[in-house]
Amino acid sequence: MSRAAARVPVRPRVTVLGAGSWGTTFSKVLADGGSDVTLWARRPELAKEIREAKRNSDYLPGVNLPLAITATADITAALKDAQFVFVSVPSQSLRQNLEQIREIIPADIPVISLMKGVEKGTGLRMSEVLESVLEIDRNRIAVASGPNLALEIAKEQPTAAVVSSTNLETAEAVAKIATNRYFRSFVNTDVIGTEFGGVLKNLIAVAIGIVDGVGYGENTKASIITRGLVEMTDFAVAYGGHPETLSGLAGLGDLIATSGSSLSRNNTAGRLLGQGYSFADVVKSMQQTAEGLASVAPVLELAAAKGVDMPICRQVSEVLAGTLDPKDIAPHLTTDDDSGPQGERTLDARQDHGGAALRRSLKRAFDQLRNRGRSS
Ligand SMILES: NC(=O)C1=CN([C@@H]2O[C@H](COP(=O)(O)OP(=O)(O)OC[C@H]3O[C@@H](n4cnc5c(N)ncnc54)[C@H](OP(=O)(O)O)[C@@H]3O)[C@@H](O)[C@H]2O)C=CC1
Ligand SMILES: O=C(CO)COP(=O)(O)O
Repeated sequence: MSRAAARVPVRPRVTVLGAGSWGTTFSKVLADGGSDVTLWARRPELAKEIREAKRNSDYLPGVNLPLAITATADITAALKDAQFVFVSVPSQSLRQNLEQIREIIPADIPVISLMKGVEKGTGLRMSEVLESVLEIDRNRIAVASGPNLALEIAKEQPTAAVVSSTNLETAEAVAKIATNRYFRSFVNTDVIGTEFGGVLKNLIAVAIGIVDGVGYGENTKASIITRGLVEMTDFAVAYGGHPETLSGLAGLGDLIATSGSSLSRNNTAGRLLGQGYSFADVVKSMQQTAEGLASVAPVLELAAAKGVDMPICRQVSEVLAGTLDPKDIAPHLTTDDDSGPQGERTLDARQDHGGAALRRSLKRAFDQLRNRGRSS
């Protein structure tokens, strides 16, 4: 993206697509940071409530929205004059939503994914779907991710996130408008690690929900969270992400928030499964989007393609399929006999350490220090 496009206007005009819990909360973050926000809701009655009552009682009961947010169900009007566009619809509906805006989205402005899923069938990350459907330069695209449970943020409880773009200038411009007194956006250029962190923590949070529902305690959960982080890191690194990103807000930070909170829809879905409800019943009872349920299959396909062992995600998918009794879930106990799709015997499956990726990054850091010592 050009330097001119990365400059942040004094009072930016921002459009947010998707008026669910996160799209609405993020609109508040942006408005409280000094932007004028137009929120697109697909239902006219919800747009009317947000516009006129400054409320979204379906998704954020009791929360007053800032005056700087308006809303419309007319997507063309929503996008008119936008200087930034944030997208927050369920991942599996992104492609179909983008088809209707590809001709009308203003040229040369940053487009930011707030979503945490991968597309079924293609295995694409959300930024990849944005790039391919909108046919825009990836330097215009950013993603935002972190420990961001919507309702806590809507109540202005302080937290942080990462805005990531292959172009640091884009990330910085977006982070600047996505920062206010209770929300701080950091930046990085590791889009792959940042996006996969958000996707994978959902699957680990489903696993934690399952063991919660079964009634297992803190040891089981701590083991799964710790081994889950290894699984997340090895997967992301196999696809080109940086291990450091997975130890940051978009990885460990979000894993802790999502695994520990009853506000999490993924965690809630897992808990219902652990209590014995079927996948179909859980889907029926969920009022909101639990991305992990849809992402588990594409994630396992991507893992198999790179030979990454993901015992936790595998057992989650078995519980979803009804082929594993939730009370038998103990992915951290799997032996190396069932350690991977190809039955690989890796040290990682048997030893407790930070995983292959983390070990490699420590070795790299150590080698750099040693080389520096030699040259001085
Ligand atoms: N909630 C959170 O705490 C966080 C969520 N996220 C991510 O944000 C994304 C959006 O989730 P979230 O806002 O929580 O979800 P919600 O379930 O709260 O809201 C979903 C929104 O998407 C709309 N929607 C549903 N289906 C479609 C469709 N086919 N086309 C267009 N719009 C549709 C809904 O409209 P309607 O009301 O008309 O059904 C609603 O506005 C997810 O990827 C999630 O992982 C990221 C960080 C935090
Ligand atoms: O992504 C989130 C917190 O960072 C929200 O998690 P859930 O989708 O599980 O509610």
